[in-house]
Amino acid sequence: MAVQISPSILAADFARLADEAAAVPNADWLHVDVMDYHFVPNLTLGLPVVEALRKATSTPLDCHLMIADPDRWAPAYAEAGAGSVTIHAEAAKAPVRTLREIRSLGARAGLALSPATAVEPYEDLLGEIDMLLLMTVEPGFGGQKFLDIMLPKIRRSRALIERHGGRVWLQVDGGVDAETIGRCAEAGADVFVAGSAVYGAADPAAAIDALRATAIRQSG
Ligand SMILES: O=C(CO)[C@H](O)[C@H](O)COP(=O)(O)O
Ligand SMILES: [Co+2]
Repeated sequence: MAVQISPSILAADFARLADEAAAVPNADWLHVDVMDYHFVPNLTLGLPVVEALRKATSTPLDCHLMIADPDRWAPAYAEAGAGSVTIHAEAAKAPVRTLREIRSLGARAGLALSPATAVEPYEDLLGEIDMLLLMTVEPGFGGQKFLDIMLPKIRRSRALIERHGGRVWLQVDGGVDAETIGRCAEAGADVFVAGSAVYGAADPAAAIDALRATAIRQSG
């Protein structure tokens, strides 16, 4: 398992996104939280900003769509140049079709599960995805406290992924910081989203190095 860090620009200065992307040259991805005021009670950014960011940075974009109609909109994010497009299982009406469309457009396809959504019903979809995203807070806002009750789900997801060949990345998102990342890594996560822990730090790049070192130390 290769550890990857995906800083969330939700915690960055939206007026200076190009500079904020440049501040994390050691990031594997830039996590872009798209919220539409319907799937979650918050509104962030959409396609025009993703298109602009794509031109402003060479770091691949990891788009996390917290929107009510991902079947309609997800392909456009792949077309806009996102390296990875993740849809929520709770929102998608035709997830298999949408995941296949994302892949056919050249992006990695991700499936996200909110805290109360069990992973087991999605076992048969593992062959359709490149990444499983487990929310470790309720989706909608940055800066929330990590939900420890998600650790068993991270372990169960890792076991399912290994049973299916170990190809799918396991991402955790929400409240991941210097204190919680080790437990997530030990439980089997390999891609770590961190918003406040990176952009709230005096030196975001140094924060990424420290998170990565802890995750590597704790990985099984
Ligand atoms: O998807 C998200 C919220 O819905 C964000 O990616 C997540 O909350 C990151 O922020 P932080 O690390 O501050 O919790
Ligand atoms: Co996110």
